[in-house]
Amino acid sequence: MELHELDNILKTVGSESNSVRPKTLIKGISCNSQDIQEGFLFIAIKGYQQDGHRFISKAIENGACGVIGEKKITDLSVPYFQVDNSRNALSIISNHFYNFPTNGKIMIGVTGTNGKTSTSYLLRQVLEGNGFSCALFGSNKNIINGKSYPTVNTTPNLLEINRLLARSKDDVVVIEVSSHALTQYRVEGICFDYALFTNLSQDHLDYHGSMEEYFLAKKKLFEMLKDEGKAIINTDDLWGEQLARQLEDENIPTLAIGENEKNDVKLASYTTNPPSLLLKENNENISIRPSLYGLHNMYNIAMAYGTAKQIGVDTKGAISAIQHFQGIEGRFALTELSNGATLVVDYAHTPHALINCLNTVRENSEGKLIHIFGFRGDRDPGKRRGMVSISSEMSDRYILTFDDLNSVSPDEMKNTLISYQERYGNDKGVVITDRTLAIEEAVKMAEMGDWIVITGKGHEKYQQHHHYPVTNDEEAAIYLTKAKD
Ligand SMILES: CC(=O)N[C@H]1[C@@H](OP(=O)(O)OP(=O)(O)OC[C@H]2O[C@@H](n3ccc(=O)[nH]c3=O)[C@H](O)[C@@H]2O)O[C@H](CO)[C@@H](O)[C@@H]1O[C@H](C)C(=O)N[C@@H](C)C(=O)N[C@H](CCC(=O)O)C(=O)O
Ligand SMILES: Nc1ncnc2c1ncn2[C@@H]1O[C@H](COP(=O)(O)OP(=O)(O)OP(=O)(O)O)[C@@H](O)[C@H]1O
Repeated sequence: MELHELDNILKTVGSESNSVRPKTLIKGISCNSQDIQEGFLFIAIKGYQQDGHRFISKAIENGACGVIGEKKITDLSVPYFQVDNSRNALSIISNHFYNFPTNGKIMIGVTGTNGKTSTSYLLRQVLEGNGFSCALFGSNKNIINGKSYPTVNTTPNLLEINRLLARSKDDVVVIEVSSHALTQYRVEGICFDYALFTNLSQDHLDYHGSMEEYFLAKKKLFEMLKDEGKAIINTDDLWGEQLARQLEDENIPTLAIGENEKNDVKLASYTTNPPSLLLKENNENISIRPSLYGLHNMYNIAMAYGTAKQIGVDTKGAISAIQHFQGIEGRFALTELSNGATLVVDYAHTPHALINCLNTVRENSEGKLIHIFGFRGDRDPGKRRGMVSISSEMSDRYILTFDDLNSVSPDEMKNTLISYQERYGNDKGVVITDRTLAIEEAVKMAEMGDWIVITGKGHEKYQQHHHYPVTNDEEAAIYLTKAKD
């Protein structure tokens, strides 16, 4: 792509430019001045922490052959294009630069507060097990051509997605689409074949302001469906039901998933321990014996099943792949500890996810439930009260501890934990700020048949330095149980 072509490309997003542009080949694109090399295009973004326009001179120093930004700038030594929205421009340009790598692939977006990762991995397993190769972009990692790449965000920006997809030979691409991504144009320009809605509950209100705004952000995904595209919606969720009604008014085809008879894929019954699920589709009974626990996972299975069937997987092939699915790192991951207790490490970090996680434990156990959790620094404080109330009600003992602190100081988070415990907790709970010491305490309390449930971080590595030399929750629990033996 050459610099002068940007005039045409950027017309769609509203642009002005200040100089004549030579036929310069663009060798790469970045919105980070530190990644700019000779012949790259720099896109300046006014971010949440920093203003990319401040780094324009650094980008030019590093070799930028042109710059895109939102501010009026007249005195640059390289061509400058002023656009209404740099994030949108980044997406549009990256599609052209990488020659529209989503073309010819079946594009699937999965959104919702909880269950994006679980549903996406289930769906990938069903597709891969039935002859489709499947790329995946999500919070754990990105996968193309069966190879994994690390990620920072749940949804990378389109430059990153396209960079990987340009090399992908996969038939299908599943993207976990966060509400942040939808408001930040990170998937702008993708035309989706299927858009999935798992559920909506309280999270990220520090960012979106209200549940209505959060819902409207999620709804954007369904505005990005192709004309012949289809929405796949959990209608048992109140927001999902509302979305399905709105899409019906807008004549957008929908596959409805839920317990009610009127759904296209009906969750007819579910039993625990061992888990079994009966789905009904077109009056056909579909009996599945998954290795996953919990009603929430039955919804994830139904969503993945319904989507795979739309793509052309047959019922038998879908059931078999679901039954072989062994779960995902850090999502209700079970370990039998040497003291006879069961450890659950789960990524639940919303009140809704906590209810599901603790309920699933209750359905499967009569022993004591000892719960360890904390609050992530800098993340939606509005959900903390609900999390403490749920744990104090549903567990036998709970320990409030540090999660990732991010920019919050240890003293500030300690005071926060103490104050939430005093205001919304009860005498089942204590505060032990060091996460490994909290796990040690839980191990001391636990007896044969009890369950230690550690939520919030899942498989993620600790950011904080803790008392014991371990890197994540599972390692900590195993290490401390052995130490006690
Ligand atoms: C608050 C937020 O959403 N931030 C996201 C946003 O960052 P930003 O553009 O505002 O970045 P910034 O740090 O202010 O910098 C502004 C610009 O200056 C540039 N810069 C900066 C320094 C420099 O030396 N040179 C330079 O050019 C930066 O490259 C950037 O382009 O855009 C970036 C690129 O897409 C994201 O990586 C980044 O996610 C951060 C890491 C983050 O933590 N985001 C969370 C809130 C988030 O998005 N979470 C959702 C999942 C939520 C969920 O469902 O659980 C997600 O999709 O990950
Ligand atoms: N369908 C669901 N409904 C409610 N809770 C769920 C559902 N699926 C999973 N959960 C809970 O939410 C946690 C996170 O699950 P998952 O990673 O699949 O969601 P996610 O939407 O990808 O979250 P994130 O974007 O934060 O990674 C799980 O560990 C589980 O406790």
